[in-house]
Amino acid sequence: MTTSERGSHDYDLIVIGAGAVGENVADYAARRGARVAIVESELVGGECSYWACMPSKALLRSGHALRAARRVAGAHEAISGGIDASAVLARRTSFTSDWDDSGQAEWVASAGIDLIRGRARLVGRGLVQVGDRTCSARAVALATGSVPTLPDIPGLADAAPWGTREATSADHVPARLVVIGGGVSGVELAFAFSSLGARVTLLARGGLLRREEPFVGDLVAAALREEGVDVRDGATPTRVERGDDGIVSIELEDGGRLEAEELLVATGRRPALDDLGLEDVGVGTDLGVDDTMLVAGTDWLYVVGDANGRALLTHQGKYQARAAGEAIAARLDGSPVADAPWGQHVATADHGAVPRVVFSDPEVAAVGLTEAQAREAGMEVRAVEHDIGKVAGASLHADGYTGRAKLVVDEQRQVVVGATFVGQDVAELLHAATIAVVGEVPIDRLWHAVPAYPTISEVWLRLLDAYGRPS
Ligand SMILES: Cc1cc2nc3c(=O)[nH]c(=O)nc-3n(C[C@H](O)[C@H](O)[C@H](O)COP(=O)(O)OP(=O)(O)OC[C@H]3O[C@@H](n4cnc5c(N)ncnc54)[C@H](O)[C@@H]3O)c2cc1C
Ligand SMILES: NC(=O)c1ccc[n+]([C@@H]2O[C@H](COP(=O)([O-])OP(=O)(O)OC[C@H]3O[C@@H](n4cnc5c(N)ncnc54)[C@H](O)[C@@H]3O)[C@@H](O)[C@H]2O)c1
Repeated sequence: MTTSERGSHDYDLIVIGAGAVGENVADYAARRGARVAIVESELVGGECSYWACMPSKALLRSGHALRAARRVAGAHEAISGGIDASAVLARRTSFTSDWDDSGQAEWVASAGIDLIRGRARLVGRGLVQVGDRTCSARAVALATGSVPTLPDIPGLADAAPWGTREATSADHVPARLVVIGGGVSGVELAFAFSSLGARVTLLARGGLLRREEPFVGDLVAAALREEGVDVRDGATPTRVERGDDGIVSIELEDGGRLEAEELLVATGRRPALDDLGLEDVGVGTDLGVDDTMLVAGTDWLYVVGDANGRALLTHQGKYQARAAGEAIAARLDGSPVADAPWGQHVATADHGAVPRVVFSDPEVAAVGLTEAQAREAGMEVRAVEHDIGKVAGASLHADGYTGRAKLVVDEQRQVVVGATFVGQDVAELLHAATIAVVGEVPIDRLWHAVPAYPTISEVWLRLLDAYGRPS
């Protein structure tokens, strides 16, 4: 970058939103020599650190550990008490640094990035307004995240329902909790609050975790029910009201009625693109990005992470951020941009190699395409399944281990395009599958990837057996 190019702008890059994704865009561009500012209206670290991944996993972990010990004879007998909910809430709070972002703000400064506090808005090409200050930059990246959607159910908004923020930052465990939404957040938080002692009812309009393989929802629903959660498939709330006594009542389409101290709405999220001035810069909110996260029709505006709606996951957003941060820096200093598939500056994996984990018990770990998605994409596939409980490593891991694994194989290329594991502690199995999918490792080579004995990973051998060895 020449001094004259830099000179007419306050910054090379302004990132709007300092969640995990915005921090990474800023960091990767700054490391390549760009002068970067990042704007944040709430807490540096964003949703994941304070109201999503970290606190929700902290709320879940103690219950998982307790159940894991109960499943092993010898350890089971040593457990004499139940869960200590206040200790779990305190541990959760420590993971959010008590909702104090000074540590993350210090990191921003140490990375040589200017932090601007306030709500940002685009007021022209490369012009960002925060309060009464307007800064200019050669490129702008929006990493503004996503916001929850609220279904249009009469009375719902007035009943002050919990969203995922209120649930993950709760300072007490309600005696009864009704959850609307059978997606990832609904399932995880139903597990968490049930483990903490709440009587939980989960209303799943279209079943649980419907975007995954069909056996996933069945196994998770069975486990939730065993945990004491009342899982209602196909239940649709028609009216909600919170009485003067604070109790929320929920009327259901089938004429039923539920009461609870709290109602959690977890019915999905949409990109946070409102009030950013996108219309004023001629883009609008219905925008598309290429694989470097550059907005179509522009050469200066990028949208990264939840805000672009490609994959609402921290790890995938950070992956996009690494690609985009380096692509922005390369374009600014006139270096070549490696934008061919799987190049340094593109997020190719977004299209068919996204790893996902649901931290329920059993865990759900999946990568790539489900069998149905692969067929919809026009692939000729063959899928194989195996009962994880029959693997020696699993039976040692927990008495009565139940779980299921599935591989989806592209018959033409003889490579794995999707893998799903359901079972206790399967999350750590996922990266092997991700490598197989991203690396397009041929099935005949996978036979040479030997899982250690006796580990749960030996399920790979059984899956390969079920598929048959290509001759
Ligand atoms: C309950 C829950 C649990 C989850 N658990 C996991 C998990 O275990 N693993 C996982 O991978 N993903 C998980 N996710 C998803 C994950 O939280 C998101 O994918 C991730 O936070 C997206 O990061 P981001 O940086 O794109 O957005 P965010 O983290 O939302 O950050 C956006 C930031 O932009 C700021 N901002 C917005 N507009 C402006 C503006 N105009 N001016 C200035 N600042 C602005 C916001 O204040 C915010 O800090 C979970 C989500 C939820 C709801
Ligand atoms: N472990 C993780 O990685 C993790 C955990 C939580 C959330 N997340 C991310 O956050 C995103 C948002 O999570 P989420 O669970 O809110 O969304 P989701 O899209 O995963 O699930 C929303 C659920 O709500 C249901 N629903 C929608 N409208 C409804 C209505 N009117 N009435 C009843 N049910 C309705 C849907 O059928 C779906 O089952 C997810 O896409 C996921 O990527 C990730």
